[in-house]
Formats: sequence, structure tokens, C-alpha cells
Amino acid sequence: MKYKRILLKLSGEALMGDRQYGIDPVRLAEYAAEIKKIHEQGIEIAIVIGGGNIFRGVAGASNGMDRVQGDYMGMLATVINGMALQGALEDKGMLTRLQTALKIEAIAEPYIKRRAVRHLEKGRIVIFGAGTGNPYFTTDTAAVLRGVEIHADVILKGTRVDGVYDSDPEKNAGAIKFDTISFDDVLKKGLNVMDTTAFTLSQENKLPIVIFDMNKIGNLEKICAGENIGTVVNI
Ligand SMILES: Nc1ncnc2c1ncn2[C@@H]1O[C@H](COP(=O)(O)OP(=O)(O)OP(=O)(O)O)[C@@H](O)[C@H]1O
Ligand SMILES: O=c1ccn([C@@H]2O[C@H](COP(=O)(O)O)[C@@H](O)[C@H]2O)c(=O)[nH]1
Repeated sequence: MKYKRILLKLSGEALMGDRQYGIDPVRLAEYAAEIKKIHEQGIEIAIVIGGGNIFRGVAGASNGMDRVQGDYMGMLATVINGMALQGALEDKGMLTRLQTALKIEAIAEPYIKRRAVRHLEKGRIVIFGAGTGNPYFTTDTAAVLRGVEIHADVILKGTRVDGVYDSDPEKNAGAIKFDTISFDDVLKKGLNVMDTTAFTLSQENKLPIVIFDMNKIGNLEKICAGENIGTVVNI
């Protein structure tokens, strides 16, 4: 396997499947099955999951809500997704721990880096909920932050697009995909597949990011085996 320890970022929106809102149990089970394939190969897996299928602070603010209030709601949304994913992984026999950046001790451990690493070493899948615990951030940034903290070998951003394009492929059918691209170029060209803070933090810490289509069965396993899938963003 190419990687020993990965930080997998899953999109909250992708969890909706074909629904308009919330969590599609079929999609959730598919993700759990994909994760099981790489877990069985001994890869240490930490996961950050988004909350866009439930709530985003920016959307709340555009409807007149206080941004910070909305961001905390968004962070709680990621905890709900984390709990759902935890259930789906445990259904398939994997051991997991959910750690949250905001304390909700009845349902999750508080985030403690050393404990997270210990869980990984013991083969438990660690899900990090509530993003960074701070408003005005995103779960993409949280993924990179946690990835740097736990010394992950790579950030694997599993999403609904199959890589980084020269413009948003959901808006421009003629967009051209990159197989590899540097952090400098992503930032210079203003490519919004992840937010700037996430890319900058990854760049500063020399942590590569692979952006790939998580909805294509087998992709996650192939990437871990060293196949060139999606787009690699590197220094
Ligand atoms: N240059 C680009 N190349 C690829 N995707 C792009 C680009 N610019 C914008 N995007 C958009 O980036 C998004 C990435 O999807 P994703 O669902 O991971 O977003 P997200 O905000 O991280 O999700 P969530 O908040 O639900 O976790 C896609 O909607 C895609 O259209
Ligand atoms: O560190 C963080 C992470 C997230 N938020 C809020 O949660 C939502 C959902 O996260 P996505 O990354 O958009 O899926 C986000 O829009 C923020 O409102 C946060 O405040 N801080």
C-alpha cells in the first residue's frame, strides 16, 4: 500500500445521495464498504466529514442569521454525519471512535491528539467531528489541520467531482481536468474545489492532497494502492 496513515475527507453533501437533504442510508453503507476495503489492508484511517447536507453557516447568514451562530450549527451538523458514519462502519464490524472539537461527552470523546493517534495505532477508525471547533472555518480546513496534527501521509478528499479542473466542472461542461497541480497554481488560478485556508495549510506543511470521486466504487482502494486517480495537489 502506498500510504500507512490517511486522513479521508468526506463531503457532507455527497452523503445526500439523490436526496435534497440529509443522509441517504444506501450511500452511507457504500462509503462504509469502501472504507472497509482499505481498513482490511491495515491502513490507519482518520476521517473528517462535512456538514453541507444539513447546514452551512454561510447559508444561514445569507438568510439573516448571525454567522457565528450558523457556523456552530454547521459544526453540530458534522457531528450528526459523524455519528451516522460511525454507525455504518460499526455495522460492518470496524472499531471506531468519534472525537469532537466541541465537547459533547455523552456521545463522543473530546479531541485529544495523542488519544487519536493511539486509536489509529490500535486499528480503530477515528472520526473527527465539529470541524476545527471555530467559526469561519470549514471541514476542508479541519481535515488538513487534523491531517497535519496526526502526521497523516496524505489528505484524500473524496467528493462528487473526479478531480481539480481549470474551472468549476459543475458550471462549465468544457472544464479541463488536471492529473497533478501545484498548490501555487491552485491558489493563483483561484480554483475553489477546497478553500484557500485548507490549501495554504497543506502547502505550508508539505502534506499532499488527492481529490477524487468517492462515489465511484473502488477509487479509494486504488488510490491507496498507488494508482493515479483524481488529481494530486502537491508542492
Ligand atoms: N476548479 C474546480 N475543480 C473541481 N471542482 C470545483 C472547482 N471549482 C469548484 N468546484 C466545486 O467544488 C465542489 C467540491 O465538492 P464538495 O462536495 O467536496 O464540496 P464541500 O463544500 O467540501 O462539501 P461539504 O461541505 O458538503 O463537505 C464541487 O461542488 C465542485 O463543483
Ligand atoms: O471548523 C469548522 C468547520 C465547519 N464549520 C461550519 O460547519 C459548516 C459545515 O461544514 P462544511 O465544511 O461546509 O461541510 C460550515 O459551512 C461552517 O458553517 C465551522 O464553522 N468551522
